[in-house]
Amino acid sequence: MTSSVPPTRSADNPIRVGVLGARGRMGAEVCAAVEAADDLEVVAMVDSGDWTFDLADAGAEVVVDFTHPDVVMENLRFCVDHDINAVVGTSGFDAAKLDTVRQWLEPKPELGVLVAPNFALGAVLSMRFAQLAAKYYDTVEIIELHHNRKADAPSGTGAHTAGLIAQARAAAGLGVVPDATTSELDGARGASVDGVRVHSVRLGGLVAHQEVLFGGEGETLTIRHDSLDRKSFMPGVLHGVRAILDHSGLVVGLENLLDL
Ligand SMILES: NC(=O)C1=CN([C@@H]2O[C@H](COP(=O)(O)OP(=O)(O)OC[C@H]3O[C@@H](n4cnc5c(N)ncnc54)[C@H](OP(=O)(O)O)[C@@H]3O)[C@@H](O)[C@H]2O)C=CC1
Ligand SMILES: O=C(O)C1=N[C@H](C(=O)O)C[C@H](O)C1
Repeated sequence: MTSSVPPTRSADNPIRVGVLGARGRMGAEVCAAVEAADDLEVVAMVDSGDWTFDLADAGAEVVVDFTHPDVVMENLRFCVDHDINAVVGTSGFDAAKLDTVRQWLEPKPELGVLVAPNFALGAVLSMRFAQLAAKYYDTVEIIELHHNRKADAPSGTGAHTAGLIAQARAAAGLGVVPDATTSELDGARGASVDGVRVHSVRLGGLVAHQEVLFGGEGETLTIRHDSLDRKSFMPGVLHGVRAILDHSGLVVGLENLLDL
């Protein structure tokens, strides 16, 4: 990804980054990517059981959080209380949690928090494409496929995509997605997220994948994205770290920091 944020900092004065979940699959990758960037430096690596006050003591300007849906709100509260900007990849955000973060940020106009369901450029683009296609098709379903160590289902990306499609359908005056099923085994039709069915596959060997399937008269459209390596998320994470310093308040979705 080419950054639309011109580097404002240099190796002499790098952006000081703290990483939460630093020993996890994503956190370890983030530490390596930040260390490899000339204009960024890791000043704190924090994982479960470590003391979070390291972040404030280390003078972190931006915290990157890839932890767990159950702890991310507590981490964000800490960051806001200590005037640290945040770039959050951890999943599990619903409208209520996002509203809470907005409220925390109200008295802190100088602070920015980015919550991004997916940092991979292709995933961001595929969500945009799905948003564009939504009004043209009566029926739509999402299949998200991930590694079997993932804590949550559906994925944050799947839920976010469903929300974007639902908004586009509503704006176009489309009603509920037609479905004639009258008899089903529990779970057979997936979870309904904002009226869109999301099916979650968990399989060893996978990283992160998603298909959005649209169906109309005599045709289907499938929009598929595959993250084959966690490196796919890194350009987006670094872009978010650089860009959030120039933003205030809550930004939901990397697309809002890109020129899409
Ligand atoms: N937005 C995006 O583009 C992406 C988002 N994700 C999301 O990121 C999150 C993490 O994923 P992944 O790296 O695979 O998960 P991992 O389980 O590999 O890593 C999470 C790490 O966070 C640690 N941790 C737990 N609680 C805390 C805490 N309170 N403070 C600091 N560290 C803590 C865990 O420690 P322990 O194991 O000891 O509990 C673990 O080391 C998930 O929600 C996932 O869905 C993942 C990929 C891309
Ligand atoms: O847990 C993961 O791996 C991922 N989580 C995010 C999600 O829940 O959408 C992003 C990506 O799909 C990988």
